[in-house]
Amino acid sequence: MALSDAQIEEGLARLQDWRREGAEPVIHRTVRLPGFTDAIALVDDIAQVAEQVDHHPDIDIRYNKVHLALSTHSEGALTDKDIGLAARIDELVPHHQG
Ligand SMILES: C[C@H](O)[C@H](O)[C@H]1CNC2=NC(N)=NC(=O)C2=N1
Repeated sequence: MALSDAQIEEGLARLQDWRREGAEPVIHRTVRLPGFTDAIALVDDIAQVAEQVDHHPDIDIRYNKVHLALSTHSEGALTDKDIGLAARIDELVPHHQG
């Protein structure tokens, strides 16, 4: 179910560096890693979690930076699935930052 703006703000406050830009129902985080293989390893971990929860981020890898975008495409909205997956990703990131 679509979250209200207030629920989204509450969710973002509990997350690490995730932002919503403009009116789009998308939250973003860019993670900087030591190098390219660390970026790939993080994305591999994220892929495992995404499959577990059947919710999949848009991912852009640029050398040592991973840009992640979360939205619930089926609803055209942000939902608990986005906040929940963002929290899972936040737990994975420190394991790859060297
Ligand atoms: C059938 C399957 O549950 C859907 O296609 C899921 C898969 N992963 C998804 N991921 C995201 N981010 N949004 C969706 O709406 C979505 N739908």
